[in-house]
Amino acid sequence: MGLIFAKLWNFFCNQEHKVIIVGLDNAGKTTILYHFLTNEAVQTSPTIGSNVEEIVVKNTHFLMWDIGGQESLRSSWNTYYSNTEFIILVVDSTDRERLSITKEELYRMLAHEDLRKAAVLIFANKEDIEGCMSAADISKYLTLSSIKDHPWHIQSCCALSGEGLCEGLEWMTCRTGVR
Ligand SMILES: Nc1nc2c(ncn2[C@@H]2O[C@H](COP(=O)(O)OP(=O)(O)OP(=O)(O)O)[C@@H](O)[C@H]2O)c(=O)[nH]1
Ligand SMILES: [Mg+2]
Repeated sequence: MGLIFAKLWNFFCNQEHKVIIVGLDNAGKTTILYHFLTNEAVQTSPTIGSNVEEIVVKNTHFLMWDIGGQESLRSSWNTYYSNTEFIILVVDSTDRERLSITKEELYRMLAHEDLRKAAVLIFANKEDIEGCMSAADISKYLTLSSIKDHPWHIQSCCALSGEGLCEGLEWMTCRTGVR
């Protein structure tokens, strides 16, 4: 009985949900991770390897892996995939030229066996920059509505001001309850 209670307690209260934060270099992944942690915009430099931090939202514990997005690092993203519950895909909304590469990376991830059960949050970042693509434009280009085998949500944000970040986390927190 005690063991069952302990397992239920662990499941509902203390379970850590693994998250990977991916996207092309310069998208704003590290800025987002540290905004979650400190509620401020921090100075970043390109990530070589990864950063990992625990983010707690209303008793929900997320272990977030922010993975470097430079081209030479993308082939090793898959070493982070096992036990991932959430993928946060960060898109630089001003980077029209490389949206096709983001699309390729997204569908490569979704086809990976280890990410079969993962839900996907797409952050359309840098929405503060004039002339950027809207979340709707990005959603259309990435053909998100065709994704039927993974829950997904797109959220526009600005990692510098923090606008939109809480809404994204809120979606993730709600999803932990339906898994
Ligand atoms: N204007 C604006 N700049 C941003 C925003 N988010 C991030 N940046 C800037 O974009 C640059 C890259 O941000 P990073 O967070 O280091 O990008 P990254 O995705 O971690 O890049 P890699 O580690 O190389 O994969 C930095 O100069 C950030 O200050 C945003 O919402 N608006
Ligand atoms: Mg980084």
